Amino acid sequence: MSRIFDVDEDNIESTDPTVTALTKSYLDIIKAVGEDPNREGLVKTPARAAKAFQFFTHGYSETVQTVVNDAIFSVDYDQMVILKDIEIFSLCEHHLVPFFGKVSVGYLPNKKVLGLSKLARIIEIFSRRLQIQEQLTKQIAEAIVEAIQPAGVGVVIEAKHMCMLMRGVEKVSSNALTSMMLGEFRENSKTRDEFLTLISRNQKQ
Ligand SMILES: Nc1nc2c(ncn2[C@@H]2O[C@H](COP(=O)(O)OP(=O)(O)OP(=O)(O)O)[C@@H](O)[C@H]2O)c(=O)[nH]1
Ligand SMILES: [Zn+2]
Repeated sequence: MSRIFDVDEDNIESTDPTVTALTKSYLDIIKAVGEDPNREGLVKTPARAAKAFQFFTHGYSETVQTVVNDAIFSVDYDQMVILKDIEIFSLCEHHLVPFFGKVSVGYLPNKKVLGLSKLARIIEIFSRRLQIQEQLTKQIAEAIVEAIQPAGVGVVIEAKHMCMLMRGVEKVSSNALTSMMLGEFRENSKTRDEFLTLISRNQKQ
C-alpha cells in the first residue's frame, strides 16, 4: 500500500505549514472513508481541500486593528448607521460543516464612524473561524465597540446550519436567529425598535 504515499507525497509539502498539516489530514480522511487517494479525481484533493479549509478559517490570521486600517472618521453625525444583509459563511465548531446566512449591524456613532466596508471586513474576521452563531454575534458587536466606541451597537444574524439540514434533525427550512444589543440598543427600546424595523424593511431599488 506504499503506492498511496508515493503518489501524494509531492502534493503534501507546501511552503505553508498549515496547508501541509491540513493536506496530510485530508489524505487520512480520504483513506478513512475507503476511497483510493490515487484515483485520478482525488490525487490533488488533499491539497485542494487544505487550501479551501485554510480559506474557510482565514479569520484566525486577522485582527480588528489591521482590517480597520485607520478607516475611522470624525463626523458630526449622531444618527443610526446600518449595514444590512451582509452574507456570511462560517463553520459550525461542533460538526465542521458550514452555516451561512446574513448579518445586519447598526450603531449609534459617538463622534466617530467606521468605513462601511470595514463593518463587512470585521464580520469576515469572526465568521471565517470555527464558530457557534451566538459567539459570532457577540464578537462582531464587541469588535465594533472596540473600533469606534459607539453609543450603542446592534447585531442580528439569521443563518441556516448545514448540520441541521444535511444530517441530524434534517430540518431543511429552519433558520437560527441571534441578536446582540449593546449600549443604547440594549437600554433604549426605541433605539432597538428603530434598528429592528429598518433591518426588516424590504427595500426595492
Ligand atoms: N447554540 C448553537 N448550537 C449549535 C450551533 N451550531 C450547531 N449547534 C448545535 O450543537 C449541538 C451539538 O450537539 P451534540 O448532541 O453534541 O451533537 P450531535 O449528536 O451531532 O447532535 P444533533 O445535531 O442533534 O444530531 C447540536 O444541537 C447542534 O444543533 C450554533 O451555532 N449555536
Ligand atoms: Zn453543527
